[in-house]
Amino acid sequence: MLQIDLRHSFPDFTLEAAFDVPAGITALFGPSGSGKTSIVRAVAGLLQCDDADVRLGARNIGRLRPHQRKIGYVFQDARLFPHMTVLQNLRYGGRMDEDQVIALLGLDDLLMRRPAGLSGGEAQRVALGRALMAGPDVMLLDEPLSALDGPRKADVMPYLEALRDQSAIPMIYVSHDMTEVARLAGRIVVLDRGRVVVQGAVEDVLADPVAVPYIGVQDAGAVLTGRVVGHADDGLTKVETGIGALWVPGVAGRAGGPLRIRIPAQDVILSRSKPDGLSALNVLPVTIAGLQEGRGPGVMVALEAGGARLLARVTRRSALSMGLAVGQNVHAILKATAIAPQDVSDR
Ligand SMILES: Nc1ncnc2c1ncn2[C@@H]1O[C@H](COP(=O)(O)OP(=O)(O)OP(=O)(O)O)[C@@H](O)[C@H]1O
Repeated sequence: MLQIDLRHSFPDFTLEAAFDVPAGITALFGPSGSGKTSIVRAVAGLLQCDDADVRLGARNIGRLRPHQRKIGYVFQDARLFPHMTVLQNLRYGGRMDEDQVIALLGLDDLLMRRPAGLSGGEAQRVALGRALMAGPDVMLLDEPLSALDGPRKADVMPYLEALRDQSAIPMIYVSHDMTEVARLAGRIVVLDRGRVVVQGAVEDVLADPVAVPYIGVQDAGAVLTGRVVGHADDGLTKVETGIGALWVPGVAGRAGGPLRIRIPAQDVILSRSKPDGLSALNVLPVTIAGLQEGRGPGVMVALEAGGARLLARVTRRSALSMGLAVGQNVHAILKATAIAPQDVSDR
């Protein structure tokens, strides 16, 4: 467990942030200039804070020099040495678990190549491998996918999921992209103007209407976890989640296996009565657990069933005309085709 407590004043900005990073991925999320990179640099020892308490177990590493901290740092760009092969780049990082790192990141076929011949996604996998070869106690991933286009991101994502699932070290993952956060992170720390405004398990924070103003209405949406029931011949997959059975598009996951699905709040429609003759396949009976008005015309509605939560974004006008209130039973409606493939993960 990494425990972070930082205070630092720049001329026009004050950072004051405390949060814990257990084993697994903790996302740092927040608008531009909220202090994400400053935190990562402080943990790495590249920013000397006015006050830094960075505990790794019983050790306070907050005053150590960067190279004494055993931290792996991966940036937006891979920063590989161009004159070295992939294998030489990896070995520059260290010699820890070479075969394991190569297998984990699928680097076998790339070892004799030079960085100039790699795709952006391959280069980032090598950068991750190089950081891991040093046997770090902590990994800092500062927007490692943000320079990649959609298909390249999708290529690298399974390797990050494998790293998360097979490694027991705490990892801080900076991202602006809620799809990445929902797929990869177990915990999320939301920053605003240098302070932590919300933190907790991803499932809890993303389903909490109070967090929406900080996350942004476009990015708001709950994460559901479930088990694959089976795949239908027409290309749909049935998933049993706490909130009910859902149909999702594509042949996602394996029967009996886990599935994690992000459901953007703006894709969920509400109905007071059970709709009839509707094309949408997913109609879930739920109870309204909370209502949160935004600054604009929208209302965020927290929905609950079977211990799981969903968020729906409706207009204030609809909320008023439907008489929506906490405790009311309604139906949440979700088109199967509204669930984007990148929002579904089988881990
Ligand atoms: N060396 C510095 N000197 C003065 N101000 C700084 C310095 N480094 C960062 N800041 C200020 O601290 C604030 C937070 O910057 P930081 O880069 O940590 O934010 P961020 O959340 O990572 O932003 P982005 O998402 O755009 O990368 C900004 O207002 C920035 O101007």
